[in-house]
Amino acid sequence: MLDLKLNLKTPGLFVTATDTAVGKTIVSCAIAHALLSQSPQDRIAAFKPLASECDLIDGEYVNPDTAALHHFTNKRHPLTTINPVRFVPPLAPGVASAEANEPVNWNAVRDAIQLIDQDSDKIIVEGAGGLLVPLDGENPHITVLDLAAAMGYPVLIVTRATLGTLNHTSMTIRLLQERGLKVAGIVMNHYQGGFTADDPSIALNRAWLEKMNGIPIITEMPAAAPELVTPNLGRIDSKILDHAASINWSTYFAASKPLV
Ligand SMILES: Nc1ncnc2c1ncn2[C@@H]1O[C@H](COP(=O)(O)OP(=O)(O)OP(=O)(O)O)[C@@H](O)[C@H]1O
Ligand SMILES: C[C@H](N)[C@H](N)CCCCCC(=O)O
Ligand SMILES: [Mg+2]
Repeated sequence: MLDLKLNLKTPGLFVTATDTAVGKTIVSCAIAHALLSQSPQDRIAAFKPLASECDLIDGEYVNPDTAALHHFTNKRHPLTTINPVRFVPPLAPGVASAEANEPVNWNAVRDAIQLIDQDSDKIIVEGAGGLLVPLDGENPHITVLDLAAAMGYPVLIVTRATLGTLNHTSMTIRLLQERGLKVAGIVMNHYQGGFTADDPSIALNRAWLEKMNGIPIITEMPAAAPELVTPNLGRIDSKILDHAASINWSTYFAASKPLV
């Protein structure tokens, strides 16, 4: 159980995925970009409560997801507000926290989101990996699912389009529903990690996911060439950004209803 004692007023959307490297950051950045192009006066914010994996840039440890979210929200908040807790190695945050013998500073998480809540119109929250990723080295039972429940926003699931997604996506939906969280919908990401295999399931998975779970597939995100996608440097191929801009994302945001 994770009680952050939050009482947030700004509508938000929590972005999770069926696994790490499925496309949460790309999709979160594309949503921010779309919202800003649809309503330029809106104050769009991003929040990456816990991050692991940092690059050493000019003597500072920078998490690439945080840098990406910073770029695509017009640098409205400093990196340390967007991401209050970070670890250097590419591990689950809880594992990194244990390895570094460094407990997670949940007060810093609460303070940062409360600050963002004060001066934003919409907040996009990116989790870490999938829902059962451990977050705190001192308590291996605290997961991303607990964080999503403590924040209380609807949850958007980024899934792979390939073989294996029926099981992973349905398990993710089941966990959210059992916890009483609202599932906003699914984004199927057609990126296949740089290689393409003959996969007859790709053409069938969307219909099956809908039949199995009754949750809408909001969209299917096209794959772009890897060299055209470096979100931490503020670049995402227009193929992805234009596609995302055709969707009315604001309907998927809702007020926070923490479950703790
Ligand atoms: N549609 C796409 N077209 C091209 N490249 C993509 C696409 N989607 C994702 N990628 C690339 O795949 C990799 C993983 O995507 P991303 O970083 O968004 O995943 P993630 O779910 O946020 O991972 P993490 O759990 O580490 O936060 C990145 O290198 C990203 O640029
Ligand atoms: C390091 C990486 N970029 C992610 N943010 C953390 C992913 C943790 C996944 C752990 C797991 O599911 O085994
Ligand atoms: Mg990410």
